[in-house]
Amino acid sequence: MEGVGSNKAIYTTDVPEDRVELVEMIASLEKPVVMFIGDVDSGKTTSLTFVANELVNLGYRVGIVDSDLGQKGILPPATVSLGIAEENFPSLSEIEPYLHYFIGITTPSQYIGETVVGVKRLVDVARSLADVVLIDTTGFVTGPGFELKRLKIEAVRPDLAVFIESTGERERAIEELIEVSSSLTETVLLRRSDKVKSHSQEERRAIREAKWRAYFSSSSPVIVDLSTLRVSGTSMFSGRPLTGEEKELFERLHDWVVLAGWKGKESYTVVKADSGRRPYNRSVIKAIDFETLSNLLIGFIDELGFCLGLGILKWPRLSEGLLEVLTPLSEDELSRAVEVRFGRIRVTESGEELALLRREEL
Ligand SMILES: Nc1ncnc2c1ncn2[C@@H]1O[C@H](COP(=O)(O)OP(=O)(O)OP(=O)(O)O)[C@@H](O)[C@H]1O
Repeated sequence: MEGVGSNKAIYTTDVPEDRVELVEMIASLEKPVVMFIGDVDSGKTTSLTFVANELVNLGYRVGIVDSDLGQKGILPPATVSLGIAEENFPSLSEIEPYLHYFIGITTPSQYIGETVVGVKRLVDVARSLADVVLIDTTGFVTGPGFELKRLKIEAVRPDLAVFIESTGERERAIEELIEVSSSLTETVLLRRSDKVKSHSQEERRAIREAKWRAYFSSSSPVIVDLSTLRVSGTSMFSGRPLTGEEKELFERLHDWVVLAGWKGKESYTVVKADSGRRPYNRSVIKAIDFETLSNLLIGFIDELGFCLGLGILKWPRLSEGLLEVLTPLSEDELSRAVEVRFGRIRVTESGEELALLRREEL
Protein backbone atom coordinates (compact mmCIF):
# COMPACT_ATOMS: atom_id res chain seq x y z
CA MET A 1 0.00 0.00 0.00
CA GLU A 2 1.30 3.45 -0.88
CA GLY A 3 0.71 6.66 1.09
CA VAL A 4 -0.28 5.81 4.62
CA GLY A 5 1.68 2.58 4.43
CA SER A 6 0.43 -0.61 5.97
CA ASN A 7 2.71 -0.05 8.97
CA LYS A 8 1.50 2.98 10.79
CA ALA A 9 4.08 2.80 13.57
CA ILE A 10 7.74 2.16 12.88
CA TYR A 11 10.92 1.96 14.93
CA THR A 12 12.36 5.41 15.39
CA THR A 13 14.76 6.73 17.99
CA ASP A 14 13.37 10.21 17.39
CA VAL A 15 11.13 9.95 20.45
CA PRO A 16 10.68 12.12 23.56
CA GLU A 17 13.33 11.63 26.25
CA ASP A 18 10.82 10.08 28.67
CA ARG A 19 10.77 6.90 26.49
CA VAL A 20 14.50 6.48 27.15
CA GLU A 21 13.84 6.81 30.90
CA LEU A 22 11.00 4.31 30.54
CA VAL A 23 13.41 1.74 29.07
CA GLU A 24 15.72 2.24 32.08
CA MET A 25 12.80 1.85 34.44
CA ILE A 26 11.61 -1.37 32.77
CA ALA A 27 15.15 -2.74 32.77
CA SER A 28 15.29 -2.23 36.54
CA LEU A 29 12.25 -4.47 37.11
CA GLU A 30 12.25 -8.25 37.45
CA LYS A 31 10.54 -9.92 34.41
CA PRO A 32 7.99 -7.12 34.16
CA VAL A 33 4.67 -7.01 32.33
CA VAL A 34 4.03 -3.55 30.90
CA MET A 35 0.75 -2.32 29.40
CA PHE A 36 0.61 0.68 27.04
CA ILE A 37 -2.57 2.77 27.18
CA GLY A 38 -3.52 5.93 25.31
CA ASP A 39 -6.18 7.27 23.03
CA VAL A 40 -6.33 6.84 19.26
CA ASP A 41 -3.14 7.87 17.43
CA SER A 42 -1.44 8.90 20.65
CA GLY A 43 1.74 7.03 19.78
CA LYS A 44 1.27 3.80 21.79
CA THR A 45 2.60 1.46 19.14
CA THR A 46 5.51 3.75 18.24
CA SER A 47 6.49 3.97 21.92
CA LEU A 48 6.13 0.22 22.41
CA THR A 49 8.19 -0.46 19.26
CA PHE A 50 10.92 1.85 20.53
CA VAL A 51 10.95 0.27 24.01
CA ALA A 52 10.93 -3.28 22.58
CA ASN A 53 13.86 -2.57 20.25
CA GLU A 54 15.88 -0.90 23.00
CA LEU A 55 15.26 -3.87 25.30
CA VAL A 56 16.31 -6.24 22.50
CA ASN A 57 19.54 -4.18 22.27
CA LEU A 58 20.06 -4.86 25.97
CA GLY A 59 19.78 -8.58 25.28
CA TYR A 60 16.16 -9.11 26.38
CA ARG A 61 13.75 -11.57 24.86
CA VAL A 62 10.65 -9.40 24.48
CA GLY A 63 7.14 -10.83 24.45
CA ILE A 64 4.65 -8.57 22.69
CA VAL A 65 0.92 -9.02 23.15
CA ASP A 66 -0.90 -7.06 20.46
CA SER A 67 -4.49 -6.37 21.46
CA ASP A 68 -4.94 -3.28 19.29
CA LEU A 69 -7.78 -5.06 17.46
CA GLY A 70 -8.56 -2.36 14.92
CA GLN A 71 -4.97 -1.59 13.96
CA LYS A 72 -2.95 -4.69 14.68
CA GLY A 73 0.70 -4.99 13.81
CA ILE A 74 1.01 -8.73 14.44
CA LEU A 75 -1.42 -10.44 12.03
CA PRO A 76 -4.13 -11.56 11.71
CA PRO A 77 -6.66 -8.80 12.44
CA ALA A 78 -9.59 -9.50 14.79
CA THR A 79 -7.46 -11.57 17.19
CA VAL A 80 -5.20 -10.84 20.13
CA SER A 81 -1.71 -12.05 19.19
CA LEU A 82 1.57 -12.86 20.87
CA GLY A 83 4.94 -12.50 19.18
CA ILE A 84 8.44 -12.79 20.59
CA ALA A 85 11.16 -10.35 19.54
CA GLU A 86 14.78 -11.37 19.95
CA GLU A 87 16.20 -9.11 17.27
CA ASN A 88 15.56 -5.53 16.23
CA PHE A 89 12.46 -5.11 14.12
CA PRO A 90 11.24 -2.13 12.11
CA SER A 91 7.54 -2.59 12.90
CA LEU A 92 5.27 -5.04 14.72
CA SER A 93 4.19 -6.57 11.42
CA GLU A 94 7.71 -8.01 11.05
CA ILE A 95 7.34 -10.09 14.19
CA GLU A 96 6.62 -13.75 13.71
CA PRO A 97 3.30 -14.50 15.40
CA TYR A 98 3.51 -17.18 18.07
CA LEU A 99 -0.05 -17.60 19.37
CA HIS A 100 -3.48 -16.00 18.94
CA TYR A 101 -6.80 -15.64 20.73
CA PHE A 102 -9.88 -15.22 18.56
CA ILE A 103 -12.12 -12.16 18.96
CA GLY A 104 -13.75 -12.20 15.52
CA ILE A 105 -14.28 -8.49 15.06
CA THR A 106 -12.07 -5.41 14.77
CA THR A 107 -13.74 -3.46 17.56
CA PRO A 108 -13.94 -4.83 21.09
CA SER A 109 -16.97 -2.96 22.50
CA GLN A 110 -19.24 -6.04 22.52
CA TYR A 111 -16.31 -8.40 23.12
CA ILE A 112 -14.84 -7.08 26.32
CA GLY A 113 -14.91 -10.50 28.00
CA GLU A 114 -13.13 -12.21 25.11
CA THR A 115 -10.55 -9.44 24.80
CA VAL A 116 -9.69 -9.52 28.50
CA VAL A 117 -9.46 -13.32 28.48
CA GLY A 118 -7.34 -13.26 25.32
CA VAL A 119 -4.88 -10.73 26.73
CA LYS A 120 -4.66 -12.52 30.07
CA ARG A 121 -4.04 -15.93 28.50
CA LEU A 122 -1.43 -14.68 26.06
CA VAL A 123 0.34 -12.70 28.80
CA ASP A 124 0.50 -15.89 30.89
CA VAL A 125 2.14 -17.73 27.99
CA ALA A 126 4.42 -14.77 27.22
CA ARG A 127 5.61 -14.65 30.83
CA SER A 128 6.94 -18.17 30.54
CA LEU A 129 8.79 -17.43 27.28
CA ALA A 130 10.10 -13.89 27.57
CA ASP A 131 12.15 -11.67 29.91
CA VAL A 132 9.69 -8.82 29.60
CA VAL A 133 6.14 -8.61 28.24
CA LEU A 134 4.80 -5.48 26.49
CA ILE A 135 1.07 -5.17 25.78
CA ASP A 136 -0.33 -2.93 23.05
CA THR A 137 -3.98 -1.91 23.37
CA THR A 138 -6.68 -0.16 21.34
CA GLY A 139 -7.11 3.60 21.52
CA PHE A 140 -10.63 3.07 22.81
CA VAL A 141 -10.57 4.73 26.28
CA THR A 142 -14.07 6.12 26.82
CA GLY A 143 -17.40 4.36 27.55
CA PRO A 144 -16.99 0.58 27.14
CA GLY A 145 -13.35 1.27 26.21
CA PHE A 146 -12.74 2.67 29.68
CA GLU A 147 -14.20 -0.49 31.26
CA LEU A 148 -12.14 -2.64 28.93
CA LYS A 149 -8.89 -0.95 30.02
CA ARG A 150 -9.85 -1.16 33.67
CA LEU A 151 -10.71 -4.85 33.41
CA LYS A 152 -7.53 -5.63 31.47
CA ILE A 153 -5.51 -4.04 34.24
CA GLU A 154 -7.46 -5.91 36.91
CA ALA A 155 -7.09 -9.24 35.11
CA VAL A 156 -3.44 -8.94 34.09
CA ARG A 157 -2.11 -6.91 37.04
CA PRO A 158 0.79 -5.49 34.98
CA ASP A 159 3.85 -4.36 36.89
CA LEU A 160 3.66 -1.09 35.05
CA ALA A 161 0.92 0.71 33.09
CA VAL A 162 2.31 3.29 30.69
CA PHE A 163 -0.18 6.02 29.78
CA ILE A 164 0.25 8.55 27.03
CA GLU A 165 -0.85 12.11 27.61
CA SER A 166 -4.06 13.05 25.93
CA THR A 167 -5.69 16.24 24.84
CA GLY A 168 -9.30 17.41 24.79
CA GLU A 169 -12.09 15.24 26.17
CA ARG A 170 -9.93 12.09 26.23
CA GLU A 171 -7.62 13.75 28.75
CA ARG A 172 -10.11 13.15 31.55
CA ALA A 173 -10.51 9.46 30.58
CA ILE A 174 -6.75 8.93 30.81
CA GLU A 175 -6.61 10.73 34.18
CA GLU A 176 -9.44 8.56 35.52
CA LEU A 177 -7.79 5.41 34.24
CA ILE A 178 -4.59 6.39 36.03
CA GLU A 179 -6.63 6.95 39.18
CA VAL A 180 -8.39 3.58 39.06
CA SER A 181 -5.19 1.72 38.15
CA SER A 182 -2.86 3.20 40.69
CA SER A 183 -3.78 0.77 43.47
CA LEU A 184 -3.26 -2.18 41.11
CA THR A 185 -0.08 -1.27 39.26
CA GLU A 186 2.71 1.27 39.01
CA THR A 187 1.73 3.95 36.54
CA VAL A 188 3.73 6.34 34.41
CA LEU A 189 2.48 9.13 32.16
CA LEU A 190 4.44 9.81 28.98
CA ARG A 191 4.39 13.00 26.96
CA ARG A 192 2.61 12.94 23.67
CA SER A 193 5.24 13.21 20.93
CA ASP A 194 4.79 16.24 18.72
CA LYS A 195 5.48 13.91 15.79
CA VAL A 196 2.23 11.96 16.15
CA LYS A 197 -0.03 12.08 13.14
CA SER A 198 -3.72 11.32 13.29
CA HIS A 199 -5.39 9.04 10.77
CA SER A 200 -8.90 9.37 9.41
CA GLN A 201 -11.40 6.49 9.54
CA GLU A 202 -10.73 6.03 5.82
CA GLU A 203 -6.98 5.77 6.33
CA ARG A 204 -7.51 3.27 9.15
CA ARG A 205 -9.82 1.23 6.95
CA ALA A 206 -7.22 1.28 4.14
CA ILE A 207 -4.54 0.03 6.55
CA ARG A 208 -6.85 -2.78 7.71
CA GLU A 209 -7.67 -3.66 4.12
CA ALA A 210 -3.98 -4.19 3.36
CA LYS A 211 -3.65 -6.39 6.45
CA TRP A 212 -6.63 -8.58 5.62
CA ARG A 213 -5.31 -8.93 2.08
CA ALA A 214 -1.85 -9.87 3.31
CA TYR A 215 -3.26 -12.45 5.72
CA PHE A 216 -5.54 -14.13 3.18
CA SER A 217 -3.12 -13.77 0.23
CA SER A 218 -2.25 -17.45 -0.02
CA SER A 219 -5.57 -18.96 0.98
CA SER A 220 -7.28 -21.95 -0.52
CA PRO A 221 -10.82 -23.29 -0.27
CA VAL A 222 -11.50 -26.07 2.23
CA ILE A 223 -14.62 -27.92 3.30
CA VAL A 224 -15.15 -27.85 7.05
CA ASP A 225 -17.16 -30.77 8.38
CA LEU A 226 -19.08 -29.68 11.46
CA SER A 227 -19.79 -33.25 12.50
CA THR A 228 -16.14 -33.42 13.63
CA LEU A 229 -15.85 -29.93 15.17
CA ARG A 230 -17.62 -27.97 17.87
CA VAL A 231 -19.32 -24.77 16.81
CA SER A 232 -19.25 -21.66 19.01
CA GLY A 233 -20.00 -17.96 18.75
CA THR A 234 -23.47 -18.60 17.32
CA SER A 235 -26.69 -20.31 18.26
CA MET A 236 -26.77 -21.99 14.84
CA PHE A 237 -25.99 -25.72 14.86
CA SER A 238 -26.94 -26.09 18.51
CA GLY A 239 -29.85 -28.25 19.60
CA ARG A 240 -31.67 -30.46 17.12
CA PRO A 241 -32.52 -29.55 13.51
CA LEU A 242 -36.09 -28.37 12.93
CA THR A 243 -38.65 -30.90 11.79
CA GLY A 244 -40.38 -30.40 8.44
CA GLU A 245 -43.52 -29.35 10.31
CA GLU A 246 -41.74 -26.71 12.37
CA LYS A 247 -40.10 -25.31 9.22
CA GLU A 248 -43.45 -25.05 7.48
CA LEU A 249 -44.98 -23.38 10.49
CA PHE A 250 -42.30 -20.67 10.53
CA GLU A 251 -42.68 -20.19 6.79
CA ARG A 252 -46.44 -19.77 7.05
CA LEU A 253 -46.37 -17.59 10.17
CA HIS A 254 -43.67 -15.18 9.03
CA ASP A 255 -43.71 -15.48 5.27
CA TRP A 256 -40.08 -16.65 5.28
CA VAL A 257 -38.22 -19.17 3.14
CA VAL A 258 -36.52 -21.25 5.82
CA LEU A 259 -33.21 -22.76 4.74
CA ALA A 260 -32.27 -24.39 8.02
CA GLY A 261 -33.12 -24.17 11.68
CA TRP A 262 -32.39 -25.63 15.09
CA LYS A 263 -34.32 -25.92 18.30
CA GLY A 264 -32.03 -25.20 21.24
CA LYS A 265 -32.87 -25.53 24.93
CA GLU A 266 -34.72 -22.25 25.16
CA SER A 267 -35.11 -20.90 21.66
CA TYR A 268 -35.24 -21.53 17.94
CA THR A 269 -32.60 -20.33 15.47
CA VAL A 270 -33.71 -20.09 11.87
CA VAL A 271 -31.72 -19.22 8.73
CA LYS A 272 -33.96 -17.71 6.10
CA ALA A 273 -33.39 -16.77 2.50
CA ASP A 274 -35.13 -13.42 2.51
CA SER A 275 -32.83 -10.49 2.98
CA GLY A 276 -33.41 -6.80 3.06
CA ARG A 277 -35.70 -6.96 6.06
CA ARG A 278 -34.75 -6.03 9.56
CA PRO A 279 -33.23 -8.87 11.58
CA TYR A 280 -35.90 -10.71 13.50
CA ASN A 281 -34.63 -11.40 16.98
CA ARG A 282 -37.16 -12.26 19.64
CA SER A 283 -36.43 -14.07 22.84
CA VAL A 284 -37.67 -17.40 21.46
CA ILE A 285 -36.88 -17.11 17.75
CA LYS A 286 -33.69 -15.81 16.23
CA ALA A 287 -33.93 -15.44 12.46
CA ILE A 288 -30.71 -14.97 10.51
CA ASP A 289 -30.64 -13.86 6.88
CA PHE A 290 -28.58 -16.27 4.80
CA GLU A 291 -26.77 -13.29 3.29
CA THR A 292 -25.40 -12.37 6.73
CA LEU A 293 -23.31 -15.54 6.62
CA SER A 294 -21.63 -14.72 3.34
CA ASN A 295 -17.96 -13.74 3.80
CA LEU A 296 -18.30 -14.03 7.55
CA LEU A 297 -15.05 -14.31 9.49
CA ILE A 298 -14.56 -17.55 11.41
CA GLY A 299 -11.76 -18.79 13.63
CA PHE A 300 -10.27 -22.27 13.94
CA ILE A 301 -9.75 -23.03 17.61
CA ASP A 302 -7.44 -25.63 19.15
CA GLU A 303 -8.08 -27.77 22.19
CA LEU A 304 -6.60 -25.17 24.55
CA GLY A 305 -8.93 -22.46 23.22
CA PHE A 306 -6.25 -20.64 21.21
CA CYS A 307 -6.87 -19.56 17.63
CA LEU A 308 -4.95 -21.45 14.94
CA GLY A 309 -5.98 -18.96 12.28
CA LEU A 310 -8.90 -17.46 10.42
CA GLY A 311 -11.18 -18.35 7.56
CA ILE A 312 -13.82 -16.60 5.46
CA LEU A 313 -17.10 -18.43 5.17
CA LYS A 314 -17.86 -18.58 1.46
CA TRP A 315 -20.81 -20.91 1.34
CA PRO A 316 -22.51 -22.58 4.28
CA ARG A 317 -24.09 -25.92 3.34
CA LEU A 318 -26.32 -25.75 6.38
CA SER A 319 -28.41 -28.86 6.10
CA GLU A 320 -25.34 -30.97 5.30
CA GLY A 321 -23.41 -29.47 8.23
CA LEU A 322 -20.60 -28.38 5.92
CA LEU A 323 -18.94 -24.99 5.50
CA GLU A 324 -17.04 -23.94 2.40
CA VAL A 325 -14.28 -21.73 3.74
CA LEU A 326 -11.27 -19.87 2.38
CA THR A 327 -8.26 -20.08 4.70
CA PRO A 328 -4.49 -19.78 4.62
CA LEU A 329 -4.20 -22.63 7.16
CA SER A 330 -2.50 -25.83 6.01
CA GLU A 331 -4.15 -29.23 6.30
CA ASP A 332 -1.85 -30.01 9.17
CA GLU A 333 -2.88 -26.85 11.05
CA LEU A 334 -6.55 -27.48 10.34
CA SER A 335 -6.24 -30.98 11.72
CA ARG A 336 -5.46 -29.44 15.14
CA ALA A 337 -8.77 -27.55 15.22
CA VAL A 338 -11.44 -28.86 17.57
CA GLU A 339 -13.80 -25.93 17.18
CA VAL A 340 -15.02 -23.36 14.68
CA ARG A 341 -15.92 -20.00 16.23
CA PHE A 342 -18.13 -17.49 14.41
CA GLY A 343 -16.95 -13.89 14.25
CA ARG A 344 -18.93 -10.71 13.64
CA ILE A 345 -17.29 -9.13 10.61
CA ARG A 346 -17.97 -9.83 6.96
CA VAL A 347 -14.80 -9.29 4.96
CA THR A 348 -13.47 -10.44 1.60
CA GLU A 349 -10.03 -11.92 0.95
CA SER A 350 -9.12 -8.69 -0.85
CA GLY A 351 -9.71 -6.85 2.41
CA GLU A 352 -13.04 -5.20 1.74
CA GLU A 353 -14.95 -4.92 5.01
CA LEU A 354 -18.60 -5.52 4.07
CA ALA A 355 -20.30 -5.26 7.47
CA LEU A 356 -19.88 -5.49 11.22
CA LEU A 357 -22.57 -7.57 12.93
CA ARG A 358 -23.95 -7.16 16.39
CA ARG A 359 -23.18 -9.91 18.84
CA GLU A 360 -26.80 -11.03 19.18
CA GLU A 361 -27.32 -11.33 15.41
CA LEU A 362 -25.84 -14.81 15.19
N1 LIG B 1 8.15 9.70 17.59
C1 LIG B 1 7.51 9.66 16.43
N2 LIG B 1 8.15 10.01 15.30
C2 LIG B 1 7.50 9.98 14.11
N3 LIG B 1 6.21 9.60 13.95
C3 LIG B 1 5.54 9.25 15.05
C4 LIG B 1 6.13 9.24 16.35
N4 LIG B 1 5.22 8.82 17.24
C5 LIG B 1 4.11 8.56 16.51
N5 LIG B 1 4.29 8.83 15.21
C6 LIG B 1 3.31 8.69 14.13
O1 LIG B 1 2.01 9.03 14.60
C7 LIG B 1 1.04 8.08 14.17
C8 LIG B 1 0.33 7.45 15.37
O2 LIG B 1 1.27 6.71 16.13
P1 LIG B 1 0.98 5.22 16.61
O3 LIG B 1 0.51 4.37 15.47
O4 LIG B 1 2.18 4.78 17.35
O5 LIG B 1 -0.22 5.52 17.59
P2 LIG B 1 -1.19 4.51 18.36
O6 LIG B 1 -1.61 5.24 19.58
O7 LIG B 1 -0.55 3.20 18.51
O8 LIG B 1 -2.38 4.41 17.32
P3 LIG B 1 -3.73 3.46 17.37
O9 LIG B 1 -4.81 4.44 17.61
O10 LIG B 1 -3.78 2.87 16.01
O11 LIG B 1 -3.56 2.46 18.45
C9 LIG B 1 1.79 7.06 13.32
O12 LIG B 1 1.65 7.39 11.97
C10 LIG B 1 3.23 7.21 13.77
O13 LIG B 1 4.13 6.87 12.75
